[in-house]
Amino acid sequence: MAAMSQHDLIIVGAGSGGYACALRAAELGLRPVLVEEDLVGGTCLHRGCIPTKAVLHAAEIADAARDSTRFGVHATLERVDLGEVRNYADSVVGRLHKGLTGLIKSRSIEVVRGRGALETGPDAVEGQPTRPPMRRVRVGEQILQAPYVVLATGSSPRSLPGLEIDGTRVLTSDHALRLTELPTSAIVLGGGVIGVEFASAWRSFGVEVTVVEALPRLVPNEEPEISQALQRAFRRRGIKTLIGKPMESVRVDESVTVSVSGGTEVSADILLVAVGRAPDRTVRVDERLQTEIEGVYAVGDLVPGLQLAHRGFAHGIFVAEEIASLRDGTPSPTPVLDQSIPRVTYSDPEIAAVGLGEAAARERYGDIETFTYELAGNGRSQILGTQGFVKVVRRANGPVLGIHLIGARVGELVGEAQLITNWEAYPQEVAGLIHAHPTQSEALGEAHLALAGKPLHVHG
Ligand SMILES: Cc1cc2nc3c(=O)[nH]c(=O)nc-3n(C[C@H](O)[C@H](O)[C@H](O)COP(=O)(O)OP(=O)(O)OC[C@H]3O[C@@H](n4cnc5c(N)ncnc54)[C@H](O)[C@@H]3O)c2cc1C
Ligand SMILES: NC(=O)c1ccc[n+]([C@@H]2O[C@H](COP(=O)([O-])OP(=O)(O)OC[C@H]3O[C@@H](n4cnc5c(N)ncnc54)[C@H](O)[C@@H]3O)[C@@H](O)[C@H]2O)c1
Repeated sequence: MAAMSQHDLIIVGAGSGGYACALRAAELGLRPVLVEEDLVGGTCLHRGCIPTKAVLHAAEIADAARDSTRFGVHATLERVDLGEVRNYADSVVGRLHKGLTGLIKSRSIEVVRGRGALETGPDAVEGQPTRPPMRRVRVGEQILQAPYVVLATGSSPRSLPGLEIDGTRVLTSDHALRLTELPTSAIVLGGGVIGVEFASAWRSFGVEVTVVEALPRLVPNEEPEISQALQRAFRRRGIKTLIGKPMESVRVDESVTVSVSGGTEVSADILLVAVGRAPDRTVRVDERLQTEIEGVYAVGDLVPGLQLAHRGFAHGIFVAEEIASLRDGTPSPTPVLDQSIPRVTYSDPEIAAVGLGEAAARERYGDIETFTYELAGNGRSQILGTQGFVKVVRRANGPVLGIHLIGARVGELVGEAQLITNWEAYPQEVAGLIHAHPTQSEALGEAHLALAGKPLHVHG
């Protein structure tokens, strides 16, 4: 006999989008229930952002040891033990998971363990005098009922036709994070975010890496100059690239051989397939993240667009506030726009961006202006020994529309970059702000000083 349970909203999936929605909903006095078939925290915490960045931090330490003599410090890199790197990453994940579990408990949020399915048949909706009508989610034998449902089931790795992921030689990022021994060589299929982050970490650990990318450049969603700078940096680091070469076939025996268009073949111990992630269903949402079914919302990777944890957080918070406002008549929240969301790729060098790229800005506004400030002129970047630049895109005589960065640690600059673009600051306003010396944030200051017509450390 199915049990009935009454809540204000049922959230299916407790990843970044789902748990953020639950936390905010509870804060607003709603009674959410979270349905999760695995661990709260989802992809980002267990198989994504956190473990990969822990591995990339270990990679940075390996590089620091290897390159130490450049700074007059004679350290030697004896070996990298991937099992121990994994233990370190697991310990970080474990602490954060414990913290999150405690947070969910402290807000008295019920968590139902199991696979949730929204009932969409005719008897799923009970005739109710109020709107929206009650919705039902089945979890095994249990039926949960609430006027609002939030779908937050995320995405999983895509594969390609004819490509069998065996978890041993042909891996997704999930498998790659569970490796305990380093391969001698690896092919990374896909030069997007996951591809370049793994390529970067593995190279730092001494692996021979080849990245195969179908489009004409790495990180094709970034500015073309950023792709070029990354390609140059990868070349210097000994990472091989086959760019503009879609994979044609894969042969697996005692190694993996990938054939790309034009007949080139490359072999390695393992192949990481990083050709994007897809949700397990297609949902269409309006600007307020409501699906075609009244009272049913979707958040996070399930919603077409950027697949980022902080977008999931923002979606989750938005939907909780939206539901509270529909229920209580409180002010409705502002929709989340992908254009306002900062993105960071944690490869070496790092890439960070927010707002419009040059081409998109030109298409939208016609007359635009750009300025690129090289990190060669930035003291802190010179101390770190990094190359790169800050590119600012502004509307002609207007506000800043986008900021794009590459270089060591530039991810930390994206906070200021997003304040500038999201507050639609003018270069002269940013130029009036004093940046501490010597910091990399000065590069942002310098770019805006130049755009405001008063360049400081700029040659020519
Ligand atoms: C290797 C890697 C690195 C990444 N690095 C970053 C990064 O550095 N920064 C960043 O911003 N983003 C990063 N991402 C992306 C980020 O992980 C996702 O954007 C984010 O996790 C999406 O959150 P979500 O809530 O939509 O889905 P998820 O986090 O995938 O959560 C969905 C949850 O739903 C559960 N679920 C699914 N179906 C059901 C069901 N029917 N019933 C019950 N439960 C269900 C799943 O078990 C899962 O826990 C990375 C992703 C990967 C793979
Ligand atoms: N730092 C971060 O924020 C971070 C880190 C990792 C993942 N993520 C998110 O996870 C999502 C998935 O990442 P991803 O790197 O798998 O996807 P992606 O879309 O970023 O990159 C996939 C790449 O694979 C290429 N590709 C597709 N088919 C190919 C083929 N047949 N042969 C060769 N190349 C091919 C594409 O052109 C593309 O460049 C991204 O949307 C990203 O936002 C974010």
